[in-house]
Amino acid sequence: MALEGKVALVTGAARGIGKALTEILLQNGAKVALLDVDKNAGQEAVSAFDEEFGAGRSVFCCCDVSSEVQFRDAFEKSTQLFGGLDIICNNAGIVNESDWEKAVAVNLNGVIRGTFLALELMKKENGGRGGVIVNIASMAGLGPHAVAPVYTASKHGVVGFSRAIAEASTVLGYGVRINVLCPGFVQTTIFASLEKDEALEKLRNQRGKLLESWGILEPSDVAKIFLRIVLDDSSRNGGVLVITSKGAEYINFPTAADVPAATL
Ligand SMILES: NC(=O)C1=CN([C@@H]2O[C@H](COP(=O)(O)OP(=O)(O)OC[C@H]3O[C@@H](n4cnc5c(N)ncnc54)[C@H](O)[C@@H]3O)[C@@H](O)[C@H]2O)C=CC1
Ligand SMILES: CC/C=C\C[C@H](O)[C@H](O)/C=C/C=C/C=C\C=C\C(=O)C/C=C\CCC(=O)O
Repeated sequence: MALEGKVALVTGAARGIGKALTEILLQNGAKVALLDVDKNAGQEAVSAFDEEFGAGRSVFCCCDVSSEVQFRDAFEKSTQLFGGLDIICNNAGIVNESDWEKAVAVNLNGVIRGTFLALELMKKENGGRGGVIVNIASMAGLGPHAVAPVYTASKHGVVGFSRAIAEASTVLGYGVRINVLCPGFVQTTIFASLEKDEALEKLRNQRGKLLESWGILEPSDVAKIFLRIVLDDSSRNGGVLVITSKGAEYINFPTAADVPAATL
């Protein structure tokens, strides 16, 4: 199996996209630590995975990624249990435009924290064995999503941070590849979270047009692209992929060479 003997850690793994990422990792032979703030859902997910893949292939650690203490503790517990770490997916995320500081704490700070914890363990200069970090942003990490401006900011932060730390990893020889996935709409509970939001009423049409052009994905669609990226060592470090119902492709960003010479 492609990931036989590999150890992975997925945040927000109890449901939705994170659960689908965990499932495809298990299907391909990896051992997976599931981290999630929802204890019941996390324990149910591991029980189901034990049934399907055999006991001992997955473990649940209750953890709020916005807490340094909880994340570090869950990280240490799971990597000690399985012996090291090869793959991490910082997936946990929320939409909360009213408690926007919480949204930033989870969506951006949580991803930064997970990336730094992984690099501490994985990077070659620390005696690590290298590995792959996949951070989950969103199409809202590439352009403004008017119904969710704070969510947009947090996801733009994930893209920018991931691209910068990937460049550092290349220059400093960490031996760690960092990629970003930017899905469009995916049928999960987060997608439903704004349906009842009165703020959306006035912007529903705009959101509807996006839905129309991009379609709506299933979590398993994102998982298939995720697996391809994890397995493809030729994937560009810092590569950012857009995923919609029409397919997936790398986004090309402007470079220093694109900056016009001062003409004003
Ligand atoms: N569903 C969609 O349309 C899209 C989702 N995304 C992103 O994909 C990721 C996963 O989202 P979904 O699976 O759709 O959402 P979901 O709501 O179905 O699952 C998110 C999981 O993260 C967990 N979680 C929430 N806060 C947490 C915290 N502080 N610490 C640890 N776990 C926490 C939840 O308990 C839940 O199990 C998020 O980062 C989201 O922003 C990106 C593009 C589109
Ligand atoms: C290469 C594409 C560049 C930019 C995209 C567009 O220009 C535009 O800016 C749109 C961005 C919109 C993103 C849309 C959906 C994102 C959804 C999620 O990440 C999570 C699901 C729901 C969030 C809120 C909601 O329910 O809409």
